[in-house]
Amino acid sequence: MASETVIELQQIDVQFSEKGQEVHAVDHVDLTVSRGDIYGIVGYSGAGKSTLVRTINLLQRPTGGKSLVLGQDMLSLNAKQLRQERQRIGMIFQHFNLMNSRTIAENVAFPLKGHKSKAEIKAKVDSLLKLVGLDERADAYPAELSGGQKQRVGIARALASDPEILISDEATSALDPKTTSSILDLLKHLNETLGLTIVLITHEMEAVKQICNKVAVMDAGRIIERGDLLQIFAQPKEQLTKDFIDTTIQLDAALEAVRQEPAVQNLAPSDRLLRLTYVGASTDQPLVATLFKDYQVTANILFGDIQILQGTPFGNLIVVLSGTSADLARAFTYLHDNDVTVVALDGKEETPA
Ligand SMILES: Nc1ncnc2c1ncn2[C@@H]1O[C@H](COP(=O)(O)OP(=O)(O)OP(=O)(O)O)[C@@H](O)[C@H]1O
Repeated sequence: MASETVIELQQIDVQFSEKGQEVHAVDHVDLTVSRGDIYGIVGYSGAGKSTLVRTINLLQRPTGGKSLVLGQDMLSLNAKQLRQERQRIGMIFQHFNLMNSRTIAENVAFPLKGHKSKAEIKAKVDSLLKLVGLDERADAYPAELSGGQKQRVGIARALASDPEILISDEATSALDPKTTSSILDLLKHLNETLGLTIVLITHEMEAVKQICNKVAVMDAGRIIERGDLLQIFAQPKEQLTKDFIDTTIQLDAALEAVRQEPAVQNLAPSDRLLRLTYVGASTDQPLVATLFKDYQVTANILFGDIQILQGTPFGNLIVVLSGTSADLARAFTYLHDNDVTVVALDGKEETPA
């Protein structure tokens, strides 16, 4: 069944003019998000992520292009229609944006005012606070809550109007890793139970890895690479994408340690120091055993990291492969045929297949 498109940005362009300087914050970006996606947009600060997603609900009007959301051409709406349409698009922020002089329940109730009776509002707020695990704290004030709890309030408030889309703008950036992980789990739970489509902006690939099924990498106002999470992790093409993925593996630190090991310091001329990366099915195959059994190539594993992405293993190994050059060549073909990406770490010119 074809997936339903809920957001379609076409050739979105945003230029700012500040102190006589032109800033091209978003440069002709296309983006398609399907219902049920958790679509991660990752990039360094200033890449244009916030500006881009704010053109979805027109918090930022683009200087060019089209924003089609839930079947509406957002730029064609009048003010009243736009207010209504924005009810279908919730948003959460890095700094929570809560009203400090109001209780948690009052914060969550705020978007409902004027739309429902008092009793309906209370029932809705109770169920939202329960959904985010804060039913015990309805009468507390934001200052009494931890950062993670404040973000849960932000999420409950964003869900008050039963949106179909939630935009998360660096919502976990101010939180410690454990709290970040629990908020991401909550977003995933909402995606699964409510069918909520989520657009998640972050500078942390770790967050994308935890819950997204799609990812786009942004740099200097453009999307430089995009695709299914597994596909991007298995075969990133752009260096920036590779750098972001490596932050989730801490490969640099591993490589530095590995380079001190005797096995690496005393490499035989035909030995190869390599990084092997594989996703999914390849992991099930006893790679190392096959290399030895079928190709007489021994693999000395110096570092191994296997993570689970969307229920699928994603493995990275740093290995020394030893064998005759003919056997190594055949082994490289075998690895290539099994979708194992091989990258030379020994600086040898001859790059394996
Ligand atoms: N209202 C504005 N006026 C002028 N320039 C702006 C405005 N908003 C954003 N910019 C500029 O546009 C560029 C993209 O900013 P944007 O906030 O979208 O990036 P980002 O990837 O979301 O980064 P961050 O995580 O730091 O917000 C930056 O150079 C920024 O300084």
